[in-house]
Amino acid sequence: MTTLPQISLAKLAADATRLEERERLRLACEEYGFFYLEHGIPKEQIAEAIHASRQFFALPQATKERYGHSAQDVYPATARGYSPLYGEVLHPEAGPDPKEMFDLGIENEGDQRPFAGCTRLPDDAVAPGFARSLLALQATVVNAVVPKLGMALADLLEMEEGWFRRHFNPPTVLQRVIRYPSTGGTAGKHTDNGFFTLLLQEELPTRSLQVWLGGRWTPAPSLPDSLVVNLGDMLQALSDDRFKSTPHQVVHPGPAERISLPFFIYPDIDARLTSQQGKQTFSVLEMMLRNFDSIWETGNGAGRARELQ
Ligand SMILES: O=C(O)CCC(=O)C(=O)O
Ligand SMILES: [Fe+2]
Repeated sequence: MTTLPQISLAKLAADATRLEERERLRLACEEYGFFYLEHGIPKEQIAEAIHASRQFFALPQATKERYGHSAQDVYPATARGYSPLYGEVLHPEAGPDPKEMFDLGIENEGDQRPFAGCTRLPDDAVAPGFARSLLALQATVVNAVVPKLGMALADLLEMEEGWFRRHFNPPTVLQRVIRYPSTGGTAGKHTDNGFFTLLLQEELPTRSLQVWLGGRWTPAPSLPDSLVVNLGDMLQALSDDRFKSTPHQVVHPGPAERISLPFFIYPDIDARLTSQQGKQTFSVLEMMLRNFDSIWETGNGAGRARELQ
């Protein structure tokens, strides 16, 4: 069982249920910063992406490292490609986490801006179905989930008409595949830095993802047909701190490995945004670069990790 709120994307989008579901969403954002979202994504599409990811991670280490950060053309290179175990620091005291990862983005060759452009991805001969299934899932998430949820949030914040379309055209997407090994894996306590994160996780009996609520850890296990949404620091800032970007961590005990598929959703990389009451203004690019520097260069962790014990 979980105590996190459950929101329906279909209800958020339908005329008859929109207002009521939006009020439930407001409460979830103000009191939890974490909730389940019934999504309507076909089960097979998720299962295929998880299966292909598992096969990729089972490849020899040397093969995976051909797609590492140093092989990537995107700026910053740490935003794309393969990262081995103990590559990332989410909390400075916890240090590098035992988990391995692969990062993709919106694969648009013509887009040369930071956090954009093409990832060097393994082809089908190396990792059958890996690129195809992950990019198909990304298309579904970006087209069928992000706009409905994003527009509902913009309405709740009483942003001006067209605010979401203007600043998420396109969104900046960091799509990640994570493998927590069967011997145990972690993601240190942190907040996410973006607008919101959509997390698909394998259905396992373990309660590996944990949310820091009311001074204790609340588990956020996988629920059928639902993804976990958590709000990021940018959305907290845009709401003048009414909506919560809530700390969380992963403590995966094994004995099976665990695959999770987070999508970190940010506004357009060129956006400069002002909060609802005009108290906070920030550049999306500057905030993302600061976060990447903290994770990958200085080892100070992700989001507001340094403020967390
Ligand atoms: O793997 C998970 O369940 C969550 C990972 C996470 O919080 C993150 O990568 O920001
Ligand atoms: Fe996170």
